Amino acid sequence: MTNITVLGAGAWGTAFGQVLADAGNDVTMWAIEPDIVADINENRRNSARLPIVDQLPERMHATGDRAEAVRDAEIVVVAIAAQFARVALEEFRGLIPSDAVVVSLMKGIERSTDKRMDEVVTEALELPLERFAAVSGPNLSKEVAQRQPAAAVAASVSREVAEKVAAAATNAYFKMFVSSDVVGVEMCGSLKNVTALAVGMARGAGYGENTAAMIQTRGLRELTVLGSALGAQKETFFGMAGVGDLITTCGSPLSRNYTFGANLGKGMSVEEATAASNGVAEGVPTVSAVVALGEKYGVPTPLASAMQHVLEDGISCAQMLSELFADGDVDE
Ligand SMILES: NC(=O)C1=CN([C@@H]2O[C@H](COP(=O)(O)OP(=O)(O)OC[C@H]3O[C@@H](n4cnc5c(N)ncnc54)[C@H](OP(=O)(O)O)[C@@H]3O)[C@@H](O)[C@H]2O)C=CC1
Ligand SMILES: O=C(CO)COP(=O)(O)O
Repeated sequence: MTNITVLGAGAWGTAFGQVLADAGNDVTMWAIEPDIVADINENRRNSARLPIVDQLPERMHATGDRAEAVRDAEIVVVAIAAQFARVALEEFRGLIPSDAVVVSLMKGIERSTDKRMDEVVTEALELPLERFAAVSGPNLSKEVAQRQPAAAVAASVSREVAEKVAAAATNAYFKMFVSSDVVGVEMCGSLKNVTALAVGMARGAGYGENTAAMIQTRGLRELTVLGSALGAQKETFFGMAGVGDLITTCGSPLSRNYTFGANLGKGMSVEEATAASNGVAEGVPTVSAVVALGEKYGVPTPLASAMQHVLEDGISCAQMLSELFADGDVDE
């Protein structure tokens, strides 16, 4: 049994908290909103963010007090919307025990700095990279919350830390693999959201399997080429965080990114799709960060560029697809 604190009681933070509690750990949820804290403690529910769960495990409780939340934590899990992670985590600097491991569940790139979440978390908390792990995989929160079998990967430069996180998060229905490729896992989690926006848009516009498969394949290529340029290992792209999450996110209306794209494809504006979104669609702010990273590393990012034109200039799905067609002839 491990004392684990989850920062952020959103849909995934709460579903992952349940995974951890089901694995036999004592789980403290930290939430900024008093109503969510009270709902978890008094009703064993998070009706605002994860209404599908009727009764959260007894081993989960919540607090809004930062120091109390992390005081006894052996593992601290961060599940905050990526664009707000830095500002939220800076408040925890100096509060987290010096031997605790910090895990990021977040899938996004910080827009103002073009930094991955491993960089944001370690900078904001002044944490050595050896105490950090990135967790990612095909994990739609509603399915995990229903205890459907699923898997993810924990990546850390320290094998001991990756194994500690994997052991703490593995239970009868959830399996956590390990990896040493933090950059690869981070890039997969962030870029698959951009692809899901585009696939969702094509679906919303009425296109079928061929179009979806084409976008998904080009998206996989883009994340592989850009990730490799940043130092990721190629094998990671074919694992849980890569192909696994791409299949899930690009194939399900349970994905906020897919749904956001689908709403654009049906004719909604970005503002309307944002208002309709049930939780954060990380791909939206991540698009421009991916384009910027591509420019920085000299790697073309045609899919992210086309989606940037969708989000910023309002081009149609047909125009987005013709931009993809215009990008090169090589399929290797
Ligand atoms: N949902 C899913 O299926 C999965 C999500 N992820 C990733 O996990 C991360 C969180 O996703 P998810 O929980 O689903 O998102 P939600 O939109 O459900 O929740 C976002 C969380 O971020 C918190 N938050 C936002 N701004 C701040 C802030 N300034 N200070 C403190 N907390 C803040 C929210 O708090 P509040 O509730 O008070 O607004 C909430 O707890 C994302 O990066 C996502 O990509 C990864 C795998 C699966
Ligand atoms: O990351 C996810 C599935 O693995 C969740 O996707 P969304 O953030 O698009 O809902």
